[in-house]
Amino acid sequence: MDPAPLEDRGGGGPEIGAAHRVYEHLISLWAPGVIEAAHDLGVFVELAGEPRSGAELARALDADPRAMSVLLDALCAYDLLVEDGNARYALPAELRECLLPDGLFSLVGKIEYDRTLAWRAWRNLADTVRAGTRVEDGSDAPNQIGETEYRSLVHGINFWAPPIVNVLAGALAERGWTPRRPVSLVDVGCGSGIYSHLLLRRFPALTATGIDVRRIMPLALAQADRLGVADRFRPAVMDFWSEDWGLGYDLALFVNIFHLQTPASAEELLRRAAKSLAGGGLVAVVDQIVTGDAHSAQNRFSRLFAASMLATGGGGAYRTEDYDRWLDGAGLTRVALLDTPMHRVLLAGPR
Ligand SMILES: C[S@@+](CC[C@H](N)C(=O)[O-])C[C@H]1O[C@@H](n2cnc3c(N)ncnc32)[C@H](O)[C@@H]1O
Repeated sequence: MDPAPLEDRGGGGPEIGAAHRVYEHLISLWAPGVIEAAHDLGVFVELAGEPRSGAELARALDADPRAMSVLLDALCAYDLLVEDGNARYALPAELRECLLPDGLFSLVGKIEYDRTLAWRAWRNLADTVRAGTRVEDGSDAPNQIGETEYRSLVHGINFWAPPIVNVLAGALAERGWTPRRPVSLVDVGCGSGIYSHLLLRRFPALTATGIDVRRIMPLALAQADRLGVADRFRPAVMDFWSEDWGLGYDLALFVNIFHLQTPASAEELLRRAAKSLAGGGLVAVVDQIVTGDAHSAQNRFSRLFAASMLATGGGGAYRTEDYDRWLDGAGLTRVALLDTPMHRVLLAGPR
C-alpha cells in the first residue's frame, strides 16, 4: 500500500481532504432522497398544522415508527424540520411556502419533475455524454422536456423571480419606465407568468402579454388572479415558433427560454423579438449566461445547469459572445449585462 496518504498532518493530508470533498459531493444524493421521501409520504403536509411526534406521524401516514423517526431526524439534520426537545417535530415557518404544495414559491413541482424525469436522466448521464445530443443532420437537439413535465416545473422555479425582477425593474426604471408611463411587454414562454406578474405589480401602467401553450396558460391566469394583476395580463395561447406575437412592445422578455434553444433557434427567436418591438423597445434575456469570469457564482451555476440540461435532453448555457453574435444577426446590440442569483439579465436594444 502507498503510505503517502497516511503521512504526517495527523493522518489528514491533502489526499484525505480531497476524499472528504468528493465524498461530500457523493452524499449530496442523500438530500433529495430524504426530502422527496418526506414529500411522497406526506410528512410536510401533515406538519402544516401542529407539531407531531414520530409515532403520531407514523400512524397518520401509515409508516413504520422506527423508520419514520430516522427520516425525521435526517430532515432535522438538513434543518428542514425542528425537534422541540420532547421528540415533537415542526415545519419552520419560512419553509412552509416552498415545501407545501400551494405556496407561491412551492418547490413541490420541482420535486415531482425530479422524481418523474431527472433522477433517471442523471443516472444515464454517461450514456448521454457518449452519444451527445445531436440530431441526425448533425445539429444540436432542442430540449425535449414535454408539456406534462412543464406543468410540474414552471411553479417550481417561481422562487427565482423576485430578486431577478428587482434588478430588471431597476434597469427599466433607469431607462425611463415610470409608474405612470403606459408600457407593454411580451413574456415569451411565460410559464406561470411570475415575471410578468411581478413587473405588473411594480409598474401600474404596464400591460403584459404572456405567450405559452394551452396546458400551461391556466396556471398563469390563476396566478395573475392571485397576485391581483389579471386585468393587465393578456394570455396568448400559441406556439411561439409558428404564430404572430403582435407588435409594438416596449419589452420582449425571455426568462429561462434561451437555455432550451440550439444556436440556430436562439438567433431565430431574437429576430422574431426584434420584429415585435416598438421604436426604442428592449429585449431582456434572463438566463444562465456565461461570461469570461471563470470564478463567478453565476458561471459556476451555469456550468452545472448545462450538465443538467445535457442530462435531461438538450439545450445549454450559452456565452455572452454567442448572444452578441445572435443579437447582431437580428439587428440588435447588448446594452447591459446584470448579475442576479443563479442568472444574468442581458438587455439589448436596436443597433
Ligand atoms: C423553462 S419554462 C420557463 C417559464 C418562465 N419563463 C419562467 O422562467 O418561469 C419554458 C416555458 O416555455 C414554454 N414553451 C416552450 N416552447 C414553447 C413554444 N414553442 N410555444 C409556446 N411556449 C413554449 C413552456 O411551455 C414553458 O412554460
